[in-house]
Formats: sequence, structure tokens, C-alpha cells
Amino acid sequence: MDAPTIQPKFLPTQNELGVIAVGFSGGQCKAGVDAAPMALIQAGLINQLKDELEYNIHYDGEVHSYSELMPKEDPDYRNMKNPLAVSAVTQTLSKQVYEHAKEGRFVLTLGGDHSIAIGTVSGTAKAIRERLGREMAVIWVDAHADINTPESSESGNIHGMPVAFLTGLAAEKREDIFGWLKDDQKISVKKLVYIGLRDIDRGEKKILRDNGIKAFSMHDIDRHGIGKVMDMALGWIGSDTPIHLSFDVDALDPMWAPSTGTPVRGGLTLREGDFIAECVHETGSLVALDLVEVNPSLESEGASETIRAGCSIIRCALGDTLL
Ligand SMILES: NC(=[NH2+])NCCC[C@H](N)C(=O)O
Ligand SMILES: [Mn+2]
Ligand SMILES: [Mn+2]
Repeated sequence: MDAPTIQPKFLPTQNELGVIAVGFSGGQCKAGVDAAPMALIQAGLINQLKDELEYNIHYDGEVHSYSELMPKEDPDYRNMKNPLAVSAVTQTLSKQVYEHAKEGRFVLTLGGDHSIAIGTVSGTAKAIRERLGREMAVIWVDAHADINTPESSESGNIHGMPVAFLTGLAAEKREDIFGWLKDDQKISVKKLVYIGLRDIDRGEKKILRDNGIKAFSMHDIDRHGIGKVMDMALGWIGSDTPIHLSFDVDALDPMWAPSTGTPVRGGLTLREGDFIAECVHETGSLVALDLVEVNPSLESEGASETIRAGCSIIRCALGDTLL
């Protein structure tokens, strides 16, 4: 296989890749999502990226569980569950991502539940601002919008809230509960695009509408086809903007990715998921990728399929091609 042929627009080199494995599940209530990074790595992911896609990998060889950061007690706060733990983990992760991104590396983060995006997106956003003086865009591929505020959330699970904190729609003064998130780590609602939505809470619908947030639901994909939807999504972002892709595996239909905490029927096919990743790669604007919410302990028969689907999406986003 040849090395990737797309020239990255916003990275100084073509193939330097920082990898961070985040074994964290505190943004939701089901155990097991913390085992995903190891499962993805054991499926051969890192070797594929190194040998087949010829990336120069910067990986500390660890699955971070951040046990040293876990508070003794972590009572609910403003309806959020595990607020201190999620805040501390994402603050540390934000620095880890920033350290890679400021060197001009592409950053791949293996989750973990989707609350970790508070760390990944904030880390890239800050590094891109400093390095390029630009605001970056986020493409959020998910069955869910994850844009609840603590008050609008019905579950209190922070994995349903990361986008609200990252855009400043939710904020908290307490430094130990996301108060550490500063403006240079946030993104604009104008630079956010969703793909694959199909299970949005009532409060979230209002937030999306009131803020004019660009979203392509499964309905839009049915109507226009995934090709046209990708043209529209990337057209909205424009060709001169660095992109962070945050991919929740539950965007895929449970037929392809059953082992996830909040599966929703009527989702993307495996090929549609890969196609999204391929199209984002082709822009040359991708600077970071998260792959989250694989939970190998749910649906034991479906675990290996879900892991394979996750690996496939990552390879496609990093330049694997069919021919
Ligand atoms: N990252 C996810 N899988 N999020 C699911 C969120 C579900 C629901 N909207 C909530 O707020 O709890
Ligand atoms: Mn989801
Ligand atoms: Mn999500």
C-alpha cells in the first residue's frame, strides 16, 4: 500500500501521528467503554497505521485511566454525574492533545465515552489557534447531539453535554468543574456540523434551532444520499478551515456497531461511516480524530464487529483508500 497521497493543509508534515488511549467511562453509567482503546489496539490498529499507512507514531504505550485524578467523593452538581472526575480527566487530556497538536502532529484519541471530547476538542482548538491563528471546525458524527446543558439533560450523564461546554452554551465558574475551559479552547457554534443525528432530546432540539447549528440527520441522508450530504457539510465549513472529527461509533446502525452504550436503530451503514471519514480525509484539512463509545463488554457477540468498524473508520480518516 502506498503512503497517503493527500497533502495535509494545516500540518507541517504529512505523517506524524500522536495517539492517546483514554480508558475512561465516567461520562455515562455503563462499565466497559474504558476497555475500548485496548481492544482497538489489540485488533492491530496501531500496527496498521504504522505499517500500512506509514505514519510515524507518537504513542506512550499506555491506556490512561487517570486513576490518580479520581476524587474520593464526587456528588452530583447542577444535575451532572461525576462532575469532578470528568472535569479532571478532560482537563488533563486537553493538555495531552495540545502537546501533540502544537508540534503539528495529527492527533488520534481512542475513547472512552464521548465526554472525553471536552478534552480533545479543547486541546486541538487551542493549539490550532496558536499555531495558525485560526478557528477550527468540528464535525460531530453521532446518533446524538451531545449538546445538553446540565439543566436540559434528562440523564445527567456528561457524555450528553460535551458540545454545550465546548461552544460555551454551558459554562460553570468552578475551576474544578469545567471552569478551566477558557475561550481559546472553545469553538464557535457556526463552525460545528453534525452528521447522522436521530435521537435528540427536546431541550437539545431547541438549542440546535435557537443557535442555527448545521445538522444533517438520518432524514437528510435518506433524502440526499451521503455523497451530497458530505458536499454540503464540507461546503458549510469551507476549504480553508482545520477540521476536528469526533466520531461516536453509535452513529453507525446497531447492525454494524451493536456494542455501544446508547445504540439507536436506523443509523449509518458501515460504508456510509467509512465514506464520511474518507471525505474528511480528502479535504486535507483534518487535524484530529476521536473514536468513542465502543463498549466491548456490551453485546459480547457484536463486540468484535464493533471494534472492527471502529478500526475501519480510523483507517479511512487517516487516508486508507479502497484502490
Ligand atoms: N455520547 C453519547 N452516546 N451520548 C448519548 C446521550 C444521550 C442523551 N441525549 C443524554 O443526554 O443522556
Ligand atoms: Mn451517541
Ligand atoms: Mn456522542
